[in-house]
Order: sequence, then C-alpha cells, then structure tokens
Amino acid sequence: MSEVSRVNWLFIDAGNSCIKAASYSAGAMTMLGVIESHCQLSSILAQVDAILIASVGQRGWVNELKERCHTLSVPCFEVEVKRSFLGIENLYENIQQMGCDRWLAVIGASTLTDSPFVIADFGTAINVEFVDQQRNYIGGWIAPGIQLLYSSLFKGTDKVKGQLGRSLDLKAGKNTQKAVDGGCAAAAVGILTMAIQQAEDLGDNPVIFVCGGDFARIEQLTNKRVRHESALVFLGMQEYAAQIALKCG
Ligand SMILES: Nc1ncnc2c1ncn2[C@@H]1O[C@H](COP(=O)(O)OP(=O)(O)OP(=O)(O)O)[C@@H](O)[C@H]1O
Ligand SMILES: CC(C)(CO)[C@@H](O)C(=O)NCCC(=O)O
Ligand SMILES: [K+]
Repeated sequence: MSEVSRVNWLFIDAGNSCIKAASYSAGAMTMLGVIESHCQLSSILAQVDAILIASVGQRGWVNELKERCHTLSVPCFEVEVKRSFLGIENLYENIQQMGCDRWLAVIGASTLTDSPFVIADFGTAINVEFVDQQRNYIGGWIAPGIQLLYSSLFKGTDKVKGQLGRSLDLKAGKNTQKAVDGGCAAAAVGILTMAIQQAEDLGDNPVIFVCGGDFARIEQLTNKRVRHESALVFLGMQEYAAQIALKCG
C-alpha cells in the first residue's frame, strides 16, 4: 500500500445552492451528504487528515473553513482547473474562468471510459461537457437549471405561477401548472437531446453521462442509453487528491 491510500481525506463540494461532502480513505469513498451545520462539520473535521475543497460558490463559508483548518493544523487544498490532467487536454480559453466542479466531473468521467463522452449535469445550472476521441475537453454549455427555469419564469411574469414537482412530464398542459411543468421539462430534456446529437461529432460510440440533483425529475422522459453517475465531481476529487498525495509523499 502506498502513502496515498493512508490519508483520510475530506472532500467538500461547495456549490451555489448547497455544500456537499464525502470522505475518502483506503481507496473507499463515503458520501456524507449535504453539510447543514457547523456542529456537523466540527465532528467530521476531528476525523480527517486533509481536506480538498472544490468551490464555485459559498466563498465566505469556504474562507472560514480554511481558517479553521489552519488553526487545527489540518492541511487544506483547493482544486484548481488545469490545462492538462490525467491525459485530458483542457481547451477552455481561460481555465481560470471555468468552474472547478465542471473540470472535476470531466476528470471523474474520464476514469470510467476510454470513449469520447458527454456529461449533462442537472444541478443548480444545467451544464454539459464534451470530450472528444483524442481526450480533448472541447468546452460545453451552461444553462439555467430546472429550479431556476421555474423561478425566473414566475419572477418575469404576472400570471404564471406554480410549484416544481418531483416528476415532470411532456404532456400538453391544460392548466398553468401543467403547462409550466411541460415547458420546463421540454427545456431540460431538450438540452440532453441536443447534447446527444452533438456527441456524434466527438468520435465513435460516445458515452452520455448524466448527474445532478434534478435529473430524477426528468429521468422517465429520457432515453435509457444514458449512464447515470451521481458522484462524478467526487470521483474527480479522488484523482486530484491522489496527485497531491504523490507530490507531498
Ligand atoms: N434529495 C433531492 N431530491 C430531489 N431533488 C434534489 C435533491 N437534492 C437536490 N435536489 C435538487 O437538485 C438541485 C441541485 O442539484 P445538485 O445538488 O446536483 O446541484 P449542483 O449543480 O451541485 O449545484 P450546487 O452548485 O448548488 O452544488 C436543486 O435545484 C434541487 O432541486
Ligand atoms: C456553471 C456552474 C454554476 C455549475 O456549477 C459552475 O461551474 C460555475 O460557476 N462556472 C463558472 C463559469 C464557467 O464554468 O465558465
Ligand atoms: K450543475
């Protein structure tokens, strides 16, 4: 066993609507779910050797966590998007601009297939990533997530009102609620459909990965050929952490 596997890592995914955590040690990852309180975090911190943070939001919270780690002498690292990592070439114009959660999902997915692939992530935003046969990350799409589609629609109109349900369908709506459900479902499924269409240009037999908290709402409306991998960001963090451990070891 190498040094790498002896570290008890805490992975933090600080997003726009919530903060998620996972622990990783001896090659095994455990999902810790959404971090709701400081108290919950304190008990987790007591059990880890090092922390890896991926942040696209929650800057104040992340800075506080880094200060606490400093006080506790727990090494704390933040994910940075790289130009090249594990054989994936990143063609984003300015890598500093790219959300590290997107980059980590690409890295995570790259460990699951040698084929070209697409990732459609139905989270706060719906973001889509494209990797071609030559292992180039050629860029992607960022669109409003399902929750944002609803809230921006309600905000921008007087008479359109409703609530986001657990499962959506594409039937023609005969009332406002059902019309909104169908419209927003069509927007989300439409992005996936277009992504699958674009994937044909990436190379042979592209894999279509899907993830994100809102995927369940449209799952029954999508082709079963998509591959649901809910932990791509954390899988990417596993690879990122292994590189840090190698450098430090
Ligand atoms: N347990 C759950 N069941 C159903 N929907 C959920 C659940 N948890 C989250 N969601 C939905 O998932 C969406 C957020 O998805 P996810 O957690 O994948 O987001 P993300 O892209 O990681 O965003 P963030 O930047 O906030 O971390 C929310 O809009 C919410 O509607
Ligand atoms: C697109 C989101 C919001 C997805 O979480 C995040 O990756 C982000 O804030 N990205 C920054 C912009 C970019 O990736 O180009
Ligand atoms: K997302």
